[in-house]
Amino acid sequence: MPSRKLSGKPEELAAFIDKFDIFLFDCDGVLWQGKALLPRTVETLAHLRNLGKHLLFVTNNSTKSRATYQKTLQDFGIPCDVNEIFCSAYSSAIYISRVLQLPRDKKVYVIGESGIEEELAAEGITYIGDDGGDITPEDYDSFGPDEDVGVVLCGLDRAISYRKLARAYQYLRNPETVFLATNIDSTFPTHGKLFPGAGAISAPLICMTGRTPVSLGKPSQAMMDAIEGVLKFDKKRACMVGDRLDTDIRFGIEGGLGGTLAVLTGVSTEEEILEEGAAAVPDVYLDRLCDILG
Ligand SMILES: O=C(O)[C@H](O)[C@H](O)COP(=O)(O)O
Ligand SMILES: [Mg+2]
Repeated sequence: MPSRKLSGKPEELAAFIDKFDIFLFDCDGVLWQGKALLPRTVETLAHLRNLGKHLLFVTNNSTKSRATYQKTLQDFGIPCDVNEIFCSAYSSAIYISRVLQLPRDKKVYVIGESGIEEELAAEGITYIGDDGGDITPEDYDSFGPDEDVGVVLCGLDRAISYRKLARAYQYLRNPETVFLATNIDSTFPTHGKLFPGAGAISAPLICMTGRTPVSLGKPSQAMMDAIEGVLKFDKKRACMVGDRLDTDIRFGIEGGLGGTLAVLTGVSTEEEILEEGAAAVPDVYLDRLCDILG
């Protein structure tokens, strides 16, 4: 069934909204781009809350923790509870502690930012990183496999370096060391353009090792497991709202949600939504989230 653009008719928009009790919102490219809110985001979310709808924020961006996202949302004028927020740093920490059950004497080598470190710490997981400085002659001698490193976890790292990758590669030469990615989005939408995404950070490690990481962000249902570990909801009365077909919309479809809504303010384009063989086909789409206000 091809996707269709929701019309601006108030009755059609109201009928669409009435089909759901809960909306799962992707963040980058839906609510904001970088530090800039997209038009009427606050008004749109307030409108849905006033209609009694529950809102969840479900982001693949691992640079911030849930707590930091809560402050970000509140600073944007979007009141929320931390238990309404799910990020790939959180789904990764939950996976490592409760699914993988990494022994407490093992540690995680992190390529990424503070969001990952904070969520690992919250789950009591020991981690190490790398300051990202220039690789030194001593490094060439000292870097090597380390049996205490049970996991290499890679996410968006805007200070990536040769040294960080070199260290991760040495750890991953041990086949016992688990290779995880918070998410593998190829690009990151910000400032109206696309920049390297988390997938571009883990790609060199895939190239070097020939290993593919288990990704814990959308479309992986590890993110849905993390959500359902916090709250149960009627999936058939839930709608996923996203800007990326291969993450958000696929996540909603494969998660068995009642509906999917794509918006064109992030990564995916109208052409990609309508083309044969689209990565995933949203039920409906809009130019901007706020167009749901009519
Ligand atoms: O590269 C990334 O990590 C992603 O582009 C980014 O974080 C996506 O975040 P989301 O759209 O899921 O909020
Ligand atoms: Mg997005």
